[in-house]
Amino acid sequence: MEYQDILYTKVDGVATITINRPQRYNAFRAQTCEEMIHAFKDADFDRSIGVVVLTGAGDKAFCTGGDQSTHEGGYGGRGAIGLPIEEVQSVIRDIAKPVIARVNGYAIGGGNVLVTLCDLAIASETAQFGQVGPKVGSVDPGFGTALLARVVGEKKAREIWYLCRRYTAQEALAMGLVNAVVPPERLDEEVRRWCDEILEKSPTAIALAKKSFNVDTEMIRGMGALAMQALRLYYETPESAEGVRAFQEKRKPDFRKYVK
Ligand SMILES: CC(C)(COP(=O)(O)OP(=O)(O)OC[C@H]1O[C@@H](n2cnc3c(N)ncnc32)[C@H](O)[C@@H]1OP(=O)(O)O)[C@@H](O)C(=O)NCCC(=O)NCCSC(=O)c1cc(O)c2ccccc2c1O
Repeated sequence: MEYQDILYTKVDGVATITINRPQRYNAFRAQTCEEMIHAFKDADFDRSIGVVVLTGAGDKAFCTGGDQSTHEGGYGGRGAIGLPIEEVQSVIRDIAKPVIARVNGYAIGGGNVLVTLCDLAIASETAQFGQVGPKVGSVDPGFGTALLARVVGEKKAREIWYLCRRYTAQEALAMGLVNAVVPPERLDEEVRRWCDEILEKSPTAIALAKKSFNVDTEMIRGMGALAMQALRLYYETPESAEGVRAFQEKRKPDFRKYVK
C-alpha cells in the first residue's frame, strides 16, 4: 500500500507510525484510518519488530480525532460512520506487540482515545489532552468512554467527557493517562529508551501479558460496535450537525433546543 496520510518507518526493532497531516492538526480521515490499519498489521507480522510507536507529525498535535472538514453527517469512507476508526482501535489492541503513544502535542477527541488505547504513553510537556465530542456533535461511547474510565477512574472520565476541558501533560500523568512526561527535546530519546527496555524482554511473555490485559475490557469492543450504529443515526440529526457546523464556523454551538 502506498501511504499518503501516514509515515511508516522501521528502525532497530521499532516501527513508527506517524499521522502526517499537520495542516489538519493530524486529524484522521477515512484514508488515514485505512493506512494506519495496514501499517499496524504490517508491524505485527514483521518478526524484526518488537514495539510500535504511534505519533503525529510536527510539534502542534499528536492527533485531534476525526477530520471535521470531511464530516458532513458522516466521514464519507467505509463503515457505519464512514470512517473505520473502530478497526484502528481494534488493531492497536489486537497486535501482539506493545504500542507506545508518543504524544507531541494536542491529543484531542479521537486522538485522546488513541492515547487511551495505546499500551503506554509518553508525553511532551507541551502536550494537551481532552475530549470535544459533546461540543462538536459526537461521542465515542465505547473505548472512548468506558476504557477511559478504567484508565483514569469513573469520576475523572465523566468530567473529561461532560465538560470537554483541556488537560496539561502533568495533569494527564497525575490521572494515569500517560506514563511519563519529558521536555519536548527529550521526547524521542525517552520513547527510544522505553522501546529498548521492552525489546530486551521475552516477546512471547510480552504478547501474553498484552493479550491478558485486554481480556478484562474486551466487552467494550462490543459496546463500541453497537455505538457505531447509533452514531450513524446521531450524525444524521440537526443536533449533531450543529456541533460540526459550529466547529467549522469557529463559534460556540447552540444545543439548548435539543435538551430532552
Ligand atoms: C485541537 C484544538 C484544541 C486546537 O485549538 P487551537 O485553538 O489551538 O487551534 P484551532 O482550533 O484554530 O485549530 C488549528 C487548525 O487546525 C484545524 N483542526 C484542528 N482540529 C481539527 C480536526 N479535528 N479536523 C479538521 N481540522 C482541524 C482547525 O480547523 C484549524 O485550521 P485553520 O485552517 O482554521 O487554521 C481545536 O482545533 C479542536 O478542539 N479541534 C476539534 C477537534 C475535533 O472536533 N475533533 C473531532 C472530534 S470527534 C472524534 O474525534 C471521534 C473520534 C473517534 O475515534 C470516534 C470513534 C468512535 C465514535 C466517534 C468518534 C469520534 O467522534
